Amino acid sequence: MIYYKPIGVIQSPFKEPKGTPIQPTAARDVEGIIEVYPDYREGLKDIEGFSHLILLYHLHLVKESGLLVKPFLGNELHGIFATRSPGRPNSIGFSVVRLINVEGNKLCIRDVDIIDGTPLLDIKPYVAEFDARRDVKAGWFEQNMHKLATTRDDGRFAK
Ligand SMILES: C[S@@+](CC[C@H](N)C(=O)[O-])C[C@H]1O[C@@H](n2cnc3c(N)ncnc32)[C@H](O)[C@@H]1O
Repeated sequence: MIYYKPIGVIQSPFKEPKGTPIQPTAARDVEGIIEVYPDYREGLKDIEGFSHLILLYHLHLVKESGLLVKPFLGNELHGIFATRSPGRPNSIGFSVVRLINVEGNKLCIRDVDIIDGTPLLDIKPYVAEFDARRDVKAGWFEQNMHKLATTRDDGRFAK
């Protein structure tokens, strides 16, 4: 087994999965706070120079849902690893958010699709030269992307 210790906690206006936007790009301007625990504060040095952060977090309110899932954006079953559904063998969430400001151990962020109280596992700076790609294929999402802005978590993966 592998154990991770949270480095902080994410505060957000969303108190439960149901009703939450399903990706940061559908949660434009939704503001949250990352509270980094004091033991990790030194690790924030120079973070204010980045406009976007990659957050890795524990989806603590999901139940595991098997290897085939019907995702929020589709009506058919897909392999869990071909989706971004929260109910996964390892409940790891990934969001690219905007960094607004840093005050001590608190980071103000926007575009939050994360539930209040979510344990934060890691922060990495988003660097376009490393992380952005051209000529991207988006698989089964391509036919369903038009639903992104209006689709919300309906609670199907929640405990
Ligand atoms: C489709 S998942 C994708 C999350 C992330 N952007 C990703 O790609 O891994 C988005 C949903 O996860 C749910 N969620 C966020 N934080 C959660 C948590 N701590 N426990 C359970 N569900 C959570 C929210 O309801 C949100 O609508």
